[in-house]
Amino acid sequence: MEIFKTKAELGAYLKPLKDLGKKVALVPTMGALHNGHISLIKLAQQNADIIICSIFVNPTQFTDPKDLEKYPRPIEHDLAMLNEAGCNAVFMPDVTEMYPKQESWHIDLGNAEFLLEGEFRKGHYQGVTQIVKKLFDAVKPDVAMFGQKDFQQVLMIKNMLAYFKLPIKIITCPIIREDDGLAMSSRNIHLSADDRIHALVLSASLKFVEDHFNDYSLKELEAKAKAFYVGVPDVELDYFTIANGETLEPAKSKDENNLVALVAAKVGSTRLIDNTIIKQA
Ligand SMILES: Nc1ncnc2c1ncn2[C@@H]1O[C@H](COP(=O)(O)OP(=O)(O)OP(=O)(O)O)[C@@H](O)[C@H]1O
Ligand SMILES: CC(C)(CO)[C@@H](O)C(=O)[O-]
Ligand code: BAL
Repeated sequence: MEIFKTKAELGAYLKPLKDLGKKVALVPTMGALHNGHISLIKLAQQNADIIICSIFVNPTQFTDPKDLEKYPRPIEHDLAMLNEAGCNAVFMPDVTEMYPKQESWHIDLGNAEFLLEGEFRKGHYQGVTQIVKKLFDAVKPDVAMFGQKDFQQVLMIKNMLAYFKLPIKIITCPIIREDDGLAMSSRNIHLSADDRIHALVLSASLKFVEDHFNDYSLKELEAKAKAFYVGVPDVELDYFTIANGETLEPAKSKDENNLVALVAAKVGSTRLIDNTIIKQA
């Protein structure tokens, strides 16, 4: 497995492969890899010839400096996992490689930018699209893999692609969960033993909505899902919503073609997100 720290080295590696007509997939990550990330690599292998995984903890998407500071960075472990998974190359630039000078970034991502995660992490999706555009420019992939766990992120990246008219295919990969239902996430490492148990309320409340979608009205479903959180120690619900999967506005009717239930909650000091697609057109 090749490891590159600069865009120039990465470009030099990719050029002859592209000249040979090889299809390139990019799997962008912030490292601290788990089996959710590896599932993205595996799906990439089914959709391309050469798999590039980027590992970069992007400062511009963090709205809480403490979150950035304590973001896990187990690089040796990450490289071993990627090597084992058969990833072809890792791009792990320093901050100065991606942000050599002070720059501003603001693009129109549509109204959904300001909802849900955008409301709780103001400016987050400007930072995400800023770095993903830089990664796309460096790799110029044919396809890029993103996890459904970050449902809103996938929408924002698709909006960014439309904004710049970039011909990159986005593949959304299903959420990989622990055996007890908790969505895998790099931040799970921060959960204490008690937090780890309390965190199950996220997947349990989503499963309730999935299982009982036909039994209740939208209002009742949301109320019953929110009731799961009452009395769970050290869990603070930011939002639980059944939303339109395109606009992310609260769903108006169960007959809408795209429906997704999304949740974010703080468990101890760790903020987690999860979702389940109820219906997709
Ligand atoms: N459980 C999962 N299943 C599938 N894909 C996932 C999962 N967790 C993360 N991903 C995807 O992996 C990519 C890289 O995500 P990232 O490195 O931020 O990991 P993460 O586990 O989501 O970490 P964080 O704790 O920062 O949310 C994203 O596209 C993300 O949606
Ligand atoms: C897409 C991404 C790698 C951009 O930093 C990040 O937001 C993530 O890991 O989901
Ligand atoms: N997994 C999305 C990246 C973030 O939480 O900043």
